[in-house]
Amino acid sequence: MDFIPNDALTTGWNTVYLFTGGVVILWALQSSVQKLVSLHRAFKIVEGVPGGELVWFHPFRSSAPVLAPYFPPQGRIGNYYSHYQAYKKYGSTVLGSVKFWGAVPTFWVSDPEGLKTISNNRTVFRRDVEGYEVVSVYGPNMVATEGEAWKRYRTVAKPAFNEANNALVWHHATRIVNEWFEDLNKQLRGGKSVQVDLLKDCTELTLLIISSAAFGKHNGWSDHSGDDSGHRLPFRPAVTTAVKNLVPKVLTPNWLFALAEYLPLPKIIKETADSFVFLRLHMLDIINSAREWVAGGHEDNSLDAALLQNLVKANLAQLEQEETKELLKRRLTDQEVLSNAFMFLLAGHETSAHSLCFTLCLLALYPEVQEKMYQETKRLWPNLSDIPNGDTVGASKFKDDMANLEYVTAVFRESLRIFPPVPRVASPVKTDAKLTSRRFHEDSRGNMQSTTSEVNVPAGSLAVIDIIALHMNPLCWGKDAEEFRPERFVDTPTYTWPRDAFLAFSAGPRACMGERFAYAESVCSLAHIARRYKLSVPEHLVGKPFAEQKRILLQWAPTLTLVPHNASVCFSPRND
Ligand code: HEM
Repeated sequence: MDFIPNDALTTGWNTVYLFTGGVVILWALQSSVQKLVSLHRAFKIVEGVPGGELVWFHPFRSSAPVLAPYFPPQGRIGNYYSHYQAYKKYGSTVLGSVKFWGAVPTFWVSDPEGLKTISNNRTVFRRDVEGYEVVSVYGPNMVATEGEAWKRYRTVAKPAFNEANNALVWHHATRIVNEWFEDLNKQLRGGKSVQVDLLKDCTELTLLIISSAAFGKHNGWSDHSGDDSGHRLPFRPAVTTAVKNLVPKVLTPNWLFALAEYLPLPKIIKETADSFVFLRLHMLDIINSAREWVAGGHEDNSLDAALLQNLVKANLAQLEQEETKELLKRRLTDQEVLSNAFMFLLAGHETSAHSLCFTLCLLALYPEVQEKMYQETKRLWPNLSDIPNGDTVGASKFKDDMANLEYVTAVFRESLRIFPPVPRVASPVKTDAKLTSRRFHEDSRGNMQSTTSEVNVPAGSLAVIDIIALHMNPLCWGKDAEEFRPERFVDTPTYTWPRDAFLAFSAGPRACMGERFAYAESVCSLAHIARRYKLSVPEHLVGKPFAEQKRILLQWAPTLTLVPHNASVCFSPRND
């Protein structure tokens, strides 16, 4: 028997539907109005600054690099591949825009003066810590923190980046690059040339260098004996797979990884879960051996693994030890040691590997540059027997050789200018500030004319350090800024290259800690390659027009850093 008549029930439900619908519509209306008001306010703030476009995504968080090949379109503010195009379109070195999510006024900066202000005032222009969640999978670390924690990490690690350690980096680079050559020579087809997958080999090269120089893990090129340590996934594949899958790691919820064992989930989920589990175990093994080593009192007279030693010493500081009072102020927890070690392993090999890939592709495309490099290295090592290998190189050689490799260094810098591994960095603005900007145009004779002005950047907005655009700024680099021309990095009596317009390693207190490390390993490796081999484009590109070869060989996409996509070249040994 019905206690409530059907009609009454229907009317009741209709009322509920109507009420809910009304609430939803009101909520949507209120949100839209709020959004419009906040966007309007944000556009008011950037009013008067050239640009004024709406940017949909945060320019630095994981969604921006993932969508980069498709969105925003070429020429619009925020497009990764447009280099300087948007600045040219609006005739200004600083552009204003509004980020849709959060309605944040966003200032894009490619002005050397404006960028100097940002780099030198890091209490105003902060680090976008959340943007670095990708490197924080094991916890807080130097790249992804601010304030006291950052200072503590930096103080602990810095002494390991002195010139004596860079000499050690040079030594290990010499050893490992020579071992790589032995392997390449075995693969020579008909004794003539071998096609090299650069992304694979350069990643291996720089990973071995940082593992040796910073962590004391001395694996040889073909020696995988230290790799396994009894874990199912060996060290090198664990590192390379984890690095390759950093973005999926951050975008996938942890509970899904936990189910990877039991459910038929896509391969990438399982692969990612495994690589991070095993990488953690390998890192803990390395840290534990260092703990035993340091606790055994071995650390003082050894440069080897200085970075790891410093991290571990700061972790072992005990309250009762009088002499470690200073150390106590910089004490690191177990998690901080692990997370910083992982960050150094990552920051210390991926960037260098990718920049080596781009440099070697450029050399294959520009034989005249290669020839100049060869001549410079031949002056340093006239005969093949003069070229150092891992046994013969002395630490003292680092400074002398580096000083004599001016052109090789210029080639490396020019490659970093065109393909900066870290193309842009976002910086939240804490207090009101002003940035120098330049408006420019080309006069009737084709000369650049510019005037300086100031842009107000209020607290709560976002400043983008647009490194890839700065590097293409014609006001600093000339009209041929898009050309590959290493000579622009060679000082002459009448020309000094514009230091402020080169930010591949950033600048100021938060500049790259491994800059000299990167120069030592890269210049050393490039000099050895140029002295021993002639590089040419891979077989499938032979005979194609130069522009086509260039387009294919130099293709890239942004993820954590710029990743080369088709980097492979042919190596042919030189006999003189
Ligand atoms: C070609 C190679 C490299 C390039 C282009 C490069 C570039 C950069 C850039 C642009 C930053 C600043 C990021 C930001 O402001 O958000 C940075 C930070 C950093 N880099 Fe590098 N890097 C390279 C190699 C290395 C190496 C070899 C190491 C260590 C062995 C290293 C360790 C670091 C660290 C620890 C930071 C954080 C510094 C801080 O926040 O105080 N980098 N790097």
